Amino acid sequence: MGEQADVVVVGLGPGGEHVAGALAEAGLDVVGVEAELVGGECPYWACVPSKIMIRAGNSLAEARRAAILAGTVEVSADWGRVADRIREEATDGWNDRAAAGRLTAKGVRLVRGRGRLTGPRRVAVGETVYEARRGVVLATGSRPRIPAVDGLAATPYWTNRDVMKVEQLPASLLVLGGGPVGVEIAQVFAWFGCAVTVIEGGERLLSREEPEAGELAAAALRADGVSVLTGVRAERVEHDGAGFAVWVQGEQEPLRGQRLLVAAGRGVDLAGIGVAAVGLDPAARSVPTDARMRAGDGLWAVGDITGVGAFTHMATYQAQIAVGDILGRPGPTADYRALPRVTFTDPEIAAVGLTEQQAREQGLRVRTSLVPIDSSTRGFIHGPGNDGFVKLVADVDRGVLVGATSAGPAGGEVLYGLAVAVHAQVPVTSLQHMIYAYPTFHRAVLPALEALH
Ligand SMILES: Cc1cc2nc3c(=O)[nH]c(=O)nc-3n(C[C@H](O)[C@H](O)[C@H](O)COP(=O)(O)OP(=O)(O)OC[C@H]3O[C@@H](n4cnc5c(N)ncnc54)[C@H](O)[C@@H]3O)c2cc1C
Ligand SMILES: NC(=O)c1ccc[n+]([C@@H]2O[C@H](COP(=O)([O-])OP(=O)(O)OC[C@H]3O[C@@H](n4cnc5c(N)ncnc54)[C@H](O)[C@@H]3O)[C@@H](O)[C@H]2O)c1
Repeated sequence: MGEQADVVVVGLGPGGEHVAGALAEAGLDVVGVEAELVGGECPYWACVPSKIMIRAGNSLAEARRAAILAGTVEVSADWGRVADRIREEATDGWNDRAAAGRLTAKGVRLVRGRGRLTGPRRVAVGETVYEARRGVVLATGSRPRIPAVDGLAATPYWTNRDVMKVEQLPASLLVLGGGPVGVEIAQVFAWFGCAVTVIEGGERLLSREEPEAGELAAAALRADGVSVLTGVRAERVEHDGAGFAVWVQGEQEPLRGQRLLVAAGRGVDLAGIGVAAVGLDPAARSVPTDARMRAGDGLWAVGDITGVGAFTHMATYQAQIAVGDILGRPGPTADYRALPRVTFTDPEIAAVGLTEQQAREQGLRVRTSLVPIDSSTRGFIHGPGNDGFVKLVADVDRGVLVGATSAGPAGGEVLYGLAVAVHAQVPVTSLQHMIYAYPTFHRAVLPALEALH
């Protein structure tokens, strides 16, 4: 059986949903293929439910600080409120009728099923083959990477899929991996009274960020009662029906927990989507694209599958560029110099552009500065919860910032100005002569700029 379309979009997470909707609104005949829920990982099992948990946890953390700043506060944490909000308000019970309705209202032909490339501009879903006159957009996202730890595969471990559906918190949780998923969940579960241990194989948490960011995250988690183990790799896992035992290198006694969350990174299944049929390597870790998101003749890729930063804002940014290219509209091509990242721990740890090490590895002449938030007026006023810093990475020869980290209360919001500076290559001298409102958290950027000299 064969059908025709202008464009077939495979996978309708944030990237594919944006491409399909925009192309249909521009008048193209678009088939959107989705194997699970329209919206993908972000609204159902990732960004949105995790940030709902964190919002609830933040209110608990602040209530505890109110006891120092304002008087007696009595709060008894109730995870049921969080689970209800995720189920009822955020995910509609993990039902995508609203998102699917929005997409079909734009004119997208929604096809439920698993798409597979069978040749250039051709996608099979079950028995039906769709011929795409203009081409195919791959937006199939990523899935949890399960490390090859002895015994792990046979145990009922959790991934982000399970953790977002938790109705009752376990008494204890082992977290394998100290990246953004691991640290965000570890902290919020600890706030609600769960005994959490993070096992990170690398030297520090949040290894893609500045070393100071990883150290800050570890200190914050420890202060909230999380046991943080770094430089420790899991070697063997067992489950005895009641709980997990994880043996780590060099230790006789295992770590124990009622549940185990695997948060060890993401991977893609290129063989499963049939990329060999269009001449791509099915064993590769991503689908490489050019700056217009082209992955081949009549083939585009957007989102996690491209391997350049697994974030929803990256998927939708790339989607905009792919849409422009498919419609033949002139416009800027993909530029990842000012990619922002925010890990929503307390304190929030946000960064843009290059770390100091990355800048040095690129051969830049680098100057850096670091200013603690508690040395600023606003940090002092804030009191408890004022941990954090602003770190700047400047390219001395061009006189611009190439990277920055803003960690602290509202660190993700403070990042915005720094992201503009890196993106637009605003001269450091110009940033130094701006007016910074007093007493804000972002005003800590000013002494950091001055310390660059
Ligand atoms: C716990 C967690 C928290 C996160 N928090 C944040 C955050 O706060 N901010 C942020 O920016 N990012 C966050 N992320 C990352 C973010 O979720 C992803 O970067 C984003 O969802 C990627 O979008 P995507 O369109 O590439 O793919 P996905 O969201 O993975 O969607 C891909 C879709 O393709 C479908 N699909 C796959 N294969 C096929 C096939 N063969 N045929 C048809 N359909 C298929 C899938 O069912 C899925 O619906 C988080 C991730 C996790 C795991
Ligand atoms: N706030 C956000 O924007 C946000 C939140 C969550 C996730 N994300 C996205 O999702 C992606 C995936 O997140 P993640 O935390 O799963 O992955 P990650 O790759 O960032 O971190 C995984 C960590 O697990 C460790 N690890 C791997 N195998 C191990 C083992 N056997 N023993 C001990 N440690 C091991 C790694 O050293 C690494 O530090 C992120 O890169 C990010 O792009 C974003």
